[in-house]
Amino acid sequence: MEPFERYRPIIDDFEAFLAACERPLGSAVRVNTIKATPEQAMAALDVESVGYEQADWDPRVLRLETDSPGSTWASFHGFTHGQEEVSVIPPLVLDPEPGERVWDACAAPGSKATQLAALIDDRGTVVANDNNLGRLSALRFNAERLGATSLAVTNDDARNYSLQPFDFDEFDRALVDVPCSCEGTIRKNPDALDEWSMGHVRSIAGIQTGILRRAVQATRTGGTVVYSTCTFAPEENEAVVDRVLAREDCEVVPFDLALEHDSGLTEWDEETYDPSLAEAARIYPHQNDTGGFFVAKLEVTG
Ligand SMILES: C[S@@+](CC[C@H](N)C(=O)[O-])C[C@H]1O[C@@H](n2cnc3c(N)ncnc32)[C@H](O)[C@@H]1O
Repeated sequence: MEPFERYRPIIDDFEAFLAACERPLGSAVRVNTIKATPEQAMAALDVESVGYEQADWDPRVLRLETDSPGSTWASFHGFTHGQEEVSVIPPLVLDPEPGERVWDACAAPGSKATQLAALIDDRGTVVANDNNLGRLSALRFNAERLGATSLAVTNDDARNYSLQPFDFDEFDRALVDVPCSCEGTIRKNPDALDEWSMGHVRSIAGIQTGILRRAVQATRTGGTVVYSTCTFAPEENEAVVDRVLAREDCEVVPFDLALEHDSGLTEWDEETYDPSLAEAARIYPHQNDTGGFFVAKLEVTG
């Protein structure tokens, strides 16, 4: 937990934060509305005698009383998808509509890409890209199991992504769920911090900036881009968005979030960020008994 000490000044109840980080995370699933309603998914779990509790902030999120949410009949048949509760948030903030073209820049293994397909009622196009071919196999498997037919899969570095193969040259929306130092996954993966170093945080921030810049460029004027990480490091969160605001035509916009959260930071380590970064959300494990996440919503202005 040593890397977390530097967050003491920015987290209100820091001891509760540390204690939550040490507790294992319970299982959660997202109901795949392409194949089932929440009621149908719950009925399937009832048949198998798998206990669950519906999240109070979204009826499509179920907290499960099993350590293997992927081994249920409901999961095999694509009624549910094992997905961490906070990981459901970025696609909801992106809020795509049926018929739209949506880019998922870093999509594997496809939890959010298949959620995006469900949010557009599987009508439109979700281009699910990842630079890791092996992880794309898992995405393809998930897309098939969940019946997401609106997905197109590409295998490129998102930083210099080309839309040339498509018959359109801009997306309506883009999700930028970047690789990160994964600090917020410590409850699911106690080894998450083993490889942590400030050098890694700084180098991955460069990759994140490149991917977010490309997403803004590839999205139409008036379109929406959501940037998310599962880490607390401001260098990978507010600092990345701040750098992109200075270089690309976009602005941070507010969004509603029913879960308890903190505002984004506007200063850190002697740096100041654009005041609009306060509209971003930092979700800490002790606030809702979940993992950690950072989410910012951008509107493309030119
Ligand atoms: C946080 S994970 C994405 C999780 C995914 N959005 C989901 O919900 O299932 C980050 C992904 O970014 C991919 N990645 C890393 N560098 C990339 C790059 N330069 N371009 C595209 N994808 C990249 C990794 O292979 C990894 O699958």
